[in-house]
Amino acid sequence: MLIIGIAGGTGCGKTTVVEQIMNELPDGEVGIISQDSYYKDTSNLSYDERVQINFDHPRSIDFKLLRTHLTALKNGESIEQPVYSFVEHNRTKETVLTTPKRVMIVEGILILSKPKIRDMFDIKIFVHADSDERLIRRVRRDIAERGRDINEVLTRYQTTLKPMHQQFIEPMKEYADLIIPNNKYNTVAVDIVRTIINDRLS
Ligand SMILES: Nc1ncnc2c1ncn2[C@@H]1O[C@H](COP(=O)(O)OP(=O)(O)O)[C@@H](O)[C@H]1O
Ligand SMILES: Nc1ccn([C@@H]2O[C@H](COP(=O)(O)O)[C@@H](O)[C@H]2O)c(=O)n1
Repeated sequence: MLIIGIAGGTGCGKTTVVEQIMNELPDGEVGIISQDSYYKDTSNLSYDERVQINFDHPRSIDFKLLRTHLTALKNGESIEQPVYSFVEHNRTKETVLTTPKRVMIVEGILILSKPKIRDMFDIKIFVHADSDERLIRRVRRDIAERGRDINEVLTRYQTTLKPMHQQFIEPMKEYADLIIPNNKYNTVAVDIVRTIINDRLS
């Protein structure tokens, strides 16, 4: 199994890059794990308490479960990937059966921040977009898709997102094998990653 880790700050375009890589790849050969699925279960908290969580700090992620799941997939076992609701700020009761594939892509803001997870990746990619570009995209996406208003997005950006990005995400570039500049859509970089995957699949 080839495991590719794709990190980068919120709004840099990780999900979009993964979707672009998957286009034109044979169906069923590549699996995706999203770090967002592994936000800790916080059902013990009220909605108002969950809103206060710092979702950009590594402690908000259940890395132990993520590691257990990646190990199981590597061993050829299927896993039940949790499903996260950004609207509820919590895991849902559903899970998605995820079967091991010859290539697995793991994407998320903090996936390079834990050495034990990082060391599981054969290829480490960091997607870069400037912070103003990421903020603009985040505002648009969170209002359109995640039930946020402008004030909520900007307050979170100032209080937690920006400082956590500087502390835990940006320094992870050092560990990347490949940095994809993504201020504009980068079809060349996407083609290169797809070629690496196709090479493994052939
Ligand atoms: N290169 C790009 N140029 C302009 N908009 C982009 C680009 N990549 C992604 N987007 C848009 O920005 C938003 C955030 O992208 P997304 O892939 O969800 O980022 P991430 O997964 O890194 O948070 C989405 O609405 C997406 O359509
Ligand atoms: N309930 C939540 C949980 C997380 N976030 C934000 O999501 C960002 C990570 O996801 P990306 O798809 O943008 O990489 C992260 O910056 C969290 O602040 C949230 O808004 N609400």
